[in-house]
Amino acid sequence: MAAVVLVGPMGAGKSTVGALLASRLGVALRDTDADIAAAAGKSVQDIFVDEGEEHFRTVEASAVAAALVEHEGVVSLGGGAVLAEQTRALLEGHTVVYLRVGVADAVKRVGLGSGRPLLLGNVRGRIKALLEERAPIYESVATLIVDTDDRAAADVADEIAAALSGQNPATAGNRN
Ligand SMILES: Nc1ncnc2c1ncn2[C@@H]1O[C@H](COP(=O)(O)OP(=O)(O)O)[C@@H](O)[C@H]1O
Ligand SMILES: O=C(O)C1=C[C@@H](OP(=O)(O)O)[C@@H](O)[C@H](O)C1
Ligand SMILES: [Mg+2]
Repeated sequence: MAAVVLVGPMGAGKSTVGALLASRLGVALRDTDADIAAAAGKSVQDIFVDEGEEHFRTVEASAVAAALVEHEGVVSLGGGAVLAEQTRALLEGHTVVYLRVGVADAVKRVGLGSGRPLLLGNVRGRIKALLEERAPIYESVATLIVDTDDRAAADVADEIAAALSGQNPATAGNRN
């Protein structure tokens, strides 16, 4: 079972902070977007273009279910994974960290939005709408909320590692 799961919108830093946190905890990172791309033999963006979002969401729900059960380390989800009711149910009982980000920082971090098909055409407008729509969902699955605005990814990873070590010293890592 996953030790910790990172959720939040595009540009929150789930993939980046996930890698840093995994190394602090001495475990591996599993990023479900990477799993999906590896299994399909093409990028997430190409899956959206070739098969459509609905197909991506179906594949994503399976990839998340597998990762949550199989992986003992850090699992970083894609920003829309929590839209699936099955995934929200599976997250119950996990340590779920919501990486919160405001519009300005998210926009800066995703740049032109390349590789993120839902942002194409109007990065700022799409991010603003997605943050508003999804914030209550992220809050509902989170056991810990960490603000990432104006903070380096390493600082965010440190905060999570510290919170986890307070919560469960047996599994919280190997920093010294
Ligand atoms: N706290 C942070 N401060 C500045 N840049 C960040 C931070 N976290 C991530 N980034 C950068 O933002 C971009 C998106 O990060 P990523 O980890 O892919 O986010 P997500 O997986 O949540 O969409 C990357 O270029 C990454 O280096
Ligand atoms: O928010 C979303 O719906 C998506 C987020 C992306 O992952 P990141 O949040 O890691 O960028 C990726 O799964 C896909 O482009 C859809
Ligand atoms: Mg990511």
